[in-house]
Amino acid sequence: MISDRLPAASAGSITFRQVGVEVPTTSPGQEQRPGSQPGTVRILEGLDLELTEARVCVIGANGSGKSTLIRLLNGLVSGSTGQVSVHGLDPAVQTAEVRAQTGFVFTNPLVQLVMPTAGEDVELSLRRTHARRAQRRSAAADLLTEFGLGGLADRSVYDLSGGQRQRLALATVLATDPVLLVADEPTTLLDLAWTLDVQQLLLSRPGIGRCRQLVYTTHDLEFAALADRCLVMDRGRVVHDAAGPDAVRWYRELVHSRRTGQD
Ligand SMILES: Nc1ncnc2c1ncn2[C@@H]1O[C@H](COP(=O)(O)OP(=O)(O)OP(=O)(O)O)[C@@H](O)[C@H]1O
Repeated sequence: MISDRLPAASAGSITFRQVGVEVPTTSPGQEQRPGSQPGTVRILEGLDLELTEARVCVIGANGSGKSTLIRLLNGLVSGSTGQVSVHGLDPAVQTAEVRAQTGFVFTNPLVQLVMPTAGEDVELSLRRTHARRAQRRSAAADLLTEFGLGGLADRSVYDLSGGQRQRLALATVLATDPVLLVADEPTTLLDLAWTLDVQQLLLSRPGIGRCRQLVYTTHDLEFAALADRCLVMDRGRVVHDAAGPDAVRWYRELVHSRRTGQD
């Protein structure tokens, strides 16, 4: 198993050392932040963190850098400066190893649903843990039922509702039994009942199977408040770092003070 090869000292630890991300400027009017090289825009800077908590949340305004930060965790984005370590591995260099143990749930489920039908998508994810096709089919049916998708195994992913697709995307990622689960706004398309169910399911995940850590972004501040640790992002920086309830309170005050012109 991949987790057996992880260095014990760094198990369950994510570190960012002076990480910054710069991307080429795409339009003449794009905001040039102080310190950016000409022709580039800095979208993350000065990340210096050690994340050992089981449930870590990232909150902040649209465009503050949340998705970019979590994309560093599976090599979808690489730092222009500094170093990222995910459970002892460098995602920019050991990308395949990191992805083999990291489940990434995208905000847009269609980005990750690749098979023609819902059932086939879950079965594809079950290949690592279930060698035989019949086993995969049976496990996929169970998983679909758990996510309220029983009876939809033969349905095209394009003929599912937004919420059904989001639940399917989550089921396919959990089927891989990841060591690290990273989720980018995993409940945005869900109704209230499913939002609560999925929150509970995600938050209980560390400790189940191989999963050691959950890192998620959200605009749902009740969900954020449930995290062991919550980072508040603003303009590419972590501006507050605390337990969930404290971070949420701080963020509400920041937004309120900006709206009333006190900041
Ligand atoms: N490849 C890229 N090229 C240029 N700009 C980018 C690129 N990727 C992200 N950005 C910019 O970086 C900033 C941070 O984007 P990011 O998606 O991380 O924000 P976010 O906090 O997740 O926002 P949201 O809450 O809207 O999802 C935004 O201004 C975005 O336009």
